[in-house]
Amino acid sequence: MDAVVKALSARVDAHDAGEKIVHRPTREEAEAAVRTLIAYAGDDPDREGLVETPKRVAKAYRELFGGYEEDAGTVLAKVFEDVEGYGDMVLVRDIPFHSHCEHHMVPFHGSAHIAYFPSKGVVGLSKLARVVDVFARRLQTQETMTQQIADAVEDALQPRGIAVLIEAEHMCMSMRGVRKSGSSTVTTVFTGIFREEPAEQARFFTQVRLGK
Ligand SMILES: Nc1nc2c(ncn2[C@@H]2O[C@H](COP(=O)(O)OP(=O)(O)OP(=O)(O)O)[C@@H](O)[C@H]2O)c(=O)[nH]1
Ligand SMILES: [Zn+2]
Repeated sequence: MDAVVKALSARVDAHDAGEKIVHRPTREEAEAAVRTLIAYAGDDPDREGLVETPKRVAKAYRELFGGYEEDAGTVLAKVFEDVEGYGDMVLVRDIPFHSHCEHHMVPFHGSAHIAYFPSKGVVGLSKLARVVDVFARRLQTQETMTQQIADAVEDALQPRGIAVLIEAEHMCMSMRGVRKSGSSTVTTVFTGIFREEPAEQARFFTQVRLGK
């Protein structure tokens, strides 16, 4: 089953479970909404420089929010078991991402660091970076995204421990509102060994910071 079909059938399952299904508007409806926002901002949607903007924005939305079409389980489905018994920490650090906060639909961006202690196998390193994007390319809070990444790794690998650390700057805090540029928010999820053994948690932090 490809990712799109799987994501859609997941939504049908959600519907069966009584959750609300959101109707997706057409491209034309989305473009009309962008025209309205341009006018709301105070500009003329018919001026030359803006005529094609609704079309561009609608297209950009399909990319910026492409995570709704993707399924983390599919991304992490291939597990490599033959790693000669390797069981120490695997850390992929400094995975850059861009997301949008669900409160203001304004970007937040930063880095994710994901570590786990393998039990039954490992996943391709790029897949961990892909999983970050599956969740980043949705309307998010940083806390939710951190937990979702940890849950996806747990489901795929049942490792002996998972650590996810995300550090990000929220544009809704720098460009508007409180207007504090440069502050960053750090969120963490620790499970298993990382939660139970302070020395392993400390080693995770040290390795995340190594070479900086
Ligand atoms: N916990 C959490 N809060 C976030 C995140 N992204 C944005 N926010 C916050 O969401 C809050 C929304 O607060 P509200 O009072 O409902 O909205 P607001 O009047 O626009 O708030 P201000 O940003 O303070 O102007 C703000 O404090 C944001 O900083 C996130 O990922 N996690
Ligand atoms: Zn915000």
